[in-house]
Order: sequence, then C-alpha cells, then structure tokens
Amino acid sequence: MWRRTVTRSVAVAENVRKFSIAASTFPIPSPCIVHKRGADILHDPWFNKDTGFPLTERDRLGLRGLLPPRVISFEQQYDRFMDSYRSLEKNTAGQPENVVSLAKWRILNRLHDRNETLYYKVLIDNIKDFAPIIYTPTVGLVCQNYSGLFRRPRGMYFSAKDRGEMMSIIYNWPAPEVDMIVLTDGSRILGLGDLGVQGIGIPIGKLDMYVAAAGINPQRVLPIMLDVGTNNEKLLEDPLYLGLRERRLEGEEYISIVDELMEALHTRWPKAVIQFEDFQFKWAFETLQRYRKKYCMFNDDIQGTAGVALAGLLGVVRAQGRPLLDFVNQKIVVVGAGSAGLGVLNMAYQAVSRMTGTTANPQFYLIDKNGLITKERSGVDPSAAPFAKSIDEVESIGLREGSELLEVVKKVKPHVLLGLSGVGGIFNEQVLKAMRDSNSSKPAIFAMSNPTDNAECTAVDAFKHAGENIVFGSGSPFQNVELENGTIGYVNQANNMYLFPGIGLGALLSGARIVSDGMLQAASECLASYMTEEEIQKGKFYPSIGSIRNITAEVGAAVLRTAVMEEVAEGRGEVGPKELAHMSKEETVEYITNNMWYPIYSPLVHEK
Ligand SMILES: NC(=O)c1ccc[n+]([C@@H]2O[C@H](COP(=O)([O-])OP(=O)(O)OC[C@H]3O[C@@H](n4cnc5c(N)ncnc54)[C@H](O)[C@@H]3O)[C@@H](O)[C@H]2O)c1
Ligand SMILES: O=C(O)C[C@H](O)C(=O)O
Ligand SMILES: [Mg+2]
Repeated sequence: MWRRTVTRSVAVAENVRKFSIAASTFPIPSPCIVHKRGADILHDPWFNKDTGFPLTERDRLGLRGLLPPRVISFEQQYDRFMDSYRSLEKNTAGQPENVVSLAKWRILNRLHDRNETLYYKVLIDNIKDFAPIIYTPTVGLVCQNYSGLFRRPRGMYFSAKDRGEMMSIIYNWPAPEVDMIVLTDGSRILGLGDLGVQGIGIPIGKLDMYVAAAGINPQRVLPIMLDVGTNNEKLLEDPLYLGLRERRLEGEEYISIVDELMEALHTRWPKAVIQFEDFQFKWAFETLQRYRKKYCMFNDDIQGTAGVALAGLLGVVRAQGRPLLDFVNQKIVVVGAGSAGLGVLNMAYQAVSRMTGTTANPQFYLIDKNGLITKERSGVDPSAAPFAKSIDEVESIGLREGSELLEVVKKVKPHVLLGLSGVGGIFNEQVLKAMRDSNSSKPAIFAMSNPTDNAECTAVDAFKHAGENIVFGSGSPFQNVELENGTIGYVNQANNMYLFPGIGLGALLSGARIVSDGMLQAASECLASYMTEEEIQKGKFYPSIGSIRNITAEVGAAVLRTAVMEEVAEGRGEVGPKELAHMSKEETVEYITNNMWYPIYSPLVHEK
C-alpha cells in the first residue's frame, strides 16, 4: 500500500503541478516551496508533518528545538492515528449512534486541522469507513451542530454585508491557485432544510470527496458559504448562531449578490470549476440557467444526481434481463418534484428521446407534497410542467390530479419507485407492499433522500415489505440485508458522489469553458457501463466506494473527451486541446490518473 508507483512531474513553483503523461516508476516526491519558517509551518496544516519532519528539514526550516527529537515515519504516524481511531470505536461502543459519529468526526477533523497530508492519507485508504463520517450522513449532523462544534474556520465566508467588496475580499484567500470551488447558500442542506451559515459543512465534505476521489490537490480547493441570511426561526433566535441573524435576501437583491461573487471568483481564478450545492429549489434552476453558459459551473443536486440516477435506472433495465432500449417502457414514479427529482426526470427524458428519436411520452409519474402532478394543477412550476400527466391519461387508470402516493403505486404498478422528497419513511409498509404488484420482475426502490433519517425507507423495510426480489438504492449508506432465503439483499449507495468528482476533474483537466449536457451525459453513461453483467445480476448498479478513484478517473476521462469533441476544451497548462484530442481513451485515463494528487510528504524548500 505504501510503495505506490507514482508518476510525478516535478512541481517547480509553489503549488504548481505540471501535466505530463510520461511515466516513471520511481516515487520521487515533488519539492514544495514554502514562504514560512519555524512554528508558522507547524501551525499550517498544508505543510505540517508533525513529528515526521526529517532532521535535515528541521535544520533548513528552523524547526530544531520545536519538536521532540525522534523522527516518526509517515507510516508510523498513520498507524498511530488508526490505533487511536480504533480505540475510540471500542470506547464508544454501545453509545447512541449520533454520539459515536460525532466523536469520529471530531478526531478526523482535528487531524484535518493539523496535518492535511496525513488526514487525506487515512481518508483515501479507509474511504469506505470514513466517507459516512466526513460526508453523508454525519456531515448533516455536523451542520446541525455547527455553532457548538466550531473551533476554526475552513473555506471562505461571504455575506450580504460584503456587497460591493467581494472583488477585494477574494484576494484574502491565501492560496494563489484554486481548481475546485463548492459553493452553497445553506438554504437546503440535505433534507434538513435551511441551516444558514451552518451549511458550510457540505462544501467542506464535498471537497474532501474531491481530494479523495478525484485527487484534487487540497491546497487548491475552496469551500464557500454565501450567507444571505436564513429563514430558520430557531437559528434567527439563537444568540450563538454564527451567521447573519436576518431573513434571507430575495429577488433582485439575492441574484445581484450571487452575480458579484461569481464575477469575483472568475476574475481571480478564471480556470476554476464551480459546483453549486444545496441551493433551495427556487434558486437552484435559476442560477444554473444564469451561469452555465458563462462560467465553468454545474449544479450537483440537479445534474450530478441526475447522472447517478440515470446510471442506476439503466442498471435496473439490465437487471431485468431486458435490452437497454427497454428503458423507454419503464414506468417510473418519482416522489419529490424539487431540484433533484426534476433533474433526474429531465435526464431520463433526454435518454428516452435519444432512444426513440422522438419527443416521446415516457411513462414517468411525478408526485410532490400535493400528490400526483397533472396538467390540471394550477401554478405548477415551469420546470415541472413538462412532466405533468394529462388528465385523460391518469383517469384511464383510475387516478386524478393530486392522487396520493399509495394510490399511484397501486394503479401504476411501476418498475421503479424513486424518492427525492426529503421525507423520511414516506415509502411506508403499505407503499412498499404495493410494490409487490409491480409489473417488473425486479422492482426497484430508490430511497435517495439524505441524511439517513430522511430516507424514504430503510433497506431492511424495503426488502421485508416489497419482497426479496427487489433491487435497492439509497442516498445514505445502509448495511446490506440478510434475506430469509439465505442470500444477501445488496444496498447500492445511489449518491451523486459517484459522479461529481469525475465531472469536476474532467472539466478541470480539459480546461472546459462550460459544463455541457454532452459532458454530463458522457459521465452518466460511463458510470452505467462500468458495472459488469455479473454485478448487475447481483443487484449492484454502482461500484464499491473503495474503487472511487478508479471510477472517477474513468468518468473524468469520458467528460474530458466529450469536452474536446464538443470544442469547449481549452486545455490546461502545457497540454492544449490538440494534445488532448490526440490521446486515446486509455491515454486519457492515464493522463487523468497521473494528474491526481496523492498524499505523500514533499520535501519543503524555503523561499523568502
Ligand atoms: N442521493 C443523492 O445523491 C441526492 C442528491 C440530491 C438530493 N438528494 C436528496 O433529495 C432530497 C430533495 O432534494 P431537492 O434538492 O430536490 O429538494 P427540494 O426542496 O428542491 O424538493 C423537495 C420536493 O419534495 C416534495 N415533497 C415534500 N414533501 C413531500 C411529500 N410528503 N410527498 C411527496 N413529495 C414531497 C416537495 O414538494 C418538493 O417538490 C433531499 O433530502 C436531498 O438530500 C439526494
Ligand atoms: O450530499 C449528498 O450526500 C447528496 C446530495 O448532494 C444531497 O444534497 O443530498
Ligand atoms: Mg447536495
């Protein structure tokens, strides 16, 4: 594990990575230029190696006397951390799950604050165990308890008070280069609602996944919270709340502040990729339409989720032993007509149109908090309108405008029941039992809402009530289920984490001007085709999280190649669009892999 074969190009200046496809099998760490000395280095998690500084480096950097004399190797530091983590697991056994998860988050966060290289090493090597702590579901709990957990800031915070000043504030960020930005306004954090400034945990968790899965250099990521107020009454009344205790900006005031921030970001880092995350419905689509042709940005909840869901839906068709073209005949009930649900339906609709060559009338049924959406509904949002069913069509199967979920499942007998409602337990026993009459030999249940308590149903309930022949996916992780027939009911984690790192990485390394629909479609198709027939037959539609770097490299390559093909790629560094265009598929994957950052201690070289 330690003797990884690395292809390194020497970073000649601070944080600068050179892009090269030349392979070397000797692990030569790139030197890293620092402008600090002594204690300042020990207090900087980007450069700190704790007791791992070799003696020569201690001399060079003025660290002699500031550390205990023994030099502890990276491997020993790793083992020591893992030992403490395992002891914490042992000592907290039997305590409430939330208490244990937060304790685990704290120990990881302390390491993150102290020594990023070691933090990312333990994260990458133990991604299966640690993803549920630094990402969904624990990250939701962290956001809810942010004010109490806050010790030191991470990322940048812009607020309504910074209007007119953002262009200069942006230069307060200490890193000269930024590759990936995840931006939220905290208005719809997972299924937990408006958490205001506390939502910063989400961009931090997403960017941790970027480092772990896509190998983005952690010195080049930037989590951003745009605090435009909150409408959460509890937070507004909380004297210890750390955000603006004002109601959210609305309308023109809101959009002009996002405009200003986007302009400032683009001015300082024109090549950075910007991911919008957990914006409430009314701004998610609007900001996407406003910026997607102007900047290299995407909305993860709309577009990342859609690609992951579509890959899963195509897997469902394969699991039924049907040809992919049969996707057009699948009856899909989507519960939740928000950013995520509509993103999924849009992408599924595009897939059906491509397959049939027509503007087809797919068998999609959309339900929101007022029930089945039909053309009779007044005030239906324009983005949901294309999926509103005609009243004749629904009446022909005994349904009407606003029919309830249970009734819809009973009458439609869908192949797929997909939840993106944020409502925990809405796929109750009756609804799940109704899925036994599905027209499919392998009914699919996707309870995609996060975090765990907001999932539409648990894995155990799904297999128990809907039958052991179902296939199951959930946004938050659940354990596989031991079935009464002696087999294992496999749980897929249907989470956008399988795509956003590859979308961001492919866009970044291609130097894409924008993130096009074609690039997103390529990402989804790549994920769908990653799974073997054998895996699909076992009910597995997504790879194990342990192989997330491999899948991200493949997805990144698919995105990059499409960006080149569509002529939106401008290249990066010395590798221009022509060089990218000459790479074969395999060379593109290799190029992507070679440019992934990997945590090793680089020799630090001091420069004034
Ligand atoms: N698994 C993933 O990768 C993934 C990705 C994105 C979002 N999500 C999850 O999806 C959920 C929704 O996210 P969003 O951005 O679409 O939110 P949103 O607020 O935009 O939409 C929520 C939708 O659910 C509907 N709804 C609310 N109560 C309902 C009920 N009782 N019955 C039916 N529908 C109901 C609302 O009317 C609305 O249409 C969140 O929990 C989020 O965590 C998961
Ligand atoms: O954050 C996640 O785990 C997935 C998704 O982006 C969500 O908002 O729920
Ligand atoms: Mg999200």
